[in-house]
Amino acid sequence: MNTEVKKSVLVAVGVIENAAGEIFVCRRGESQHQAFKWEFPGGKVESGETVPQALARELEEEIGIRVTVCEPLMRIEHDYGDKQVTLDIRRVTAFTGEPHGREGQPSRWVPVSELHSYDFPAANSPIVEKLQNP
Ligand SMILES: Nc1nc2c([nH]c(=O)n2[C@@H]2O[C@H](COP(=O)(O)OP(=O)(O)OP(=O)(O)O)[C@@H](O)[C@H]2O)c(=O)[nH]1
Ligand SMILES: [Mg+2]
Repeated sequence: MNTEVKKSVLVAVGVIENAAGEIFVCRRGESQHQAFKWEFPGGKVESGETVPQALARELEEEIGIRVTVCEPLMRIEHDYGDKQVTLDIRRVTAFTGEPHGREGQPSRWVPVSELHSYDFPAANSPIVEKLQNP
């Protein structure tokens, strides 16, 4: 029997909205977990950081924006088998700067109604569901 307790990685994830009601998505790189899937930008919460702090740092690093207002949307636990994650998803409704893939990753604004046609990691299904059926 495997009695090992798997350790979950806490991830801060941003659902970034513009005035037109579109959401900003990026494509993950070939060397990353869940390679080539589309994602909402974000990343691992480091020790000593709160989720909003981690989100602000990741969004500045990855897409070059400064978060002004964010609010909790949902929390998702998911076990990929090779990795267990806890996604803490925040809606980012105010920010400065124009989001762009600072690390060379493909990125775009997508209308909420088209999100379901993007290939997201399995953990993201409830996010897309919630955004499309608020
Ligand atoms: N950023 C982000 N990560 C997600 C999403 N959905 C999802 O399952 N994840 C998972 O969350 C985990 C951590 O995210 P990450 O790889 O962006 O972390 P990071 O920016 O710190 O990356 P790094 O490890 O390259 O430094 C990955 O295993 C990734 O597969 C999502 O929508 N956005
Ligand atoms: Mg990341």
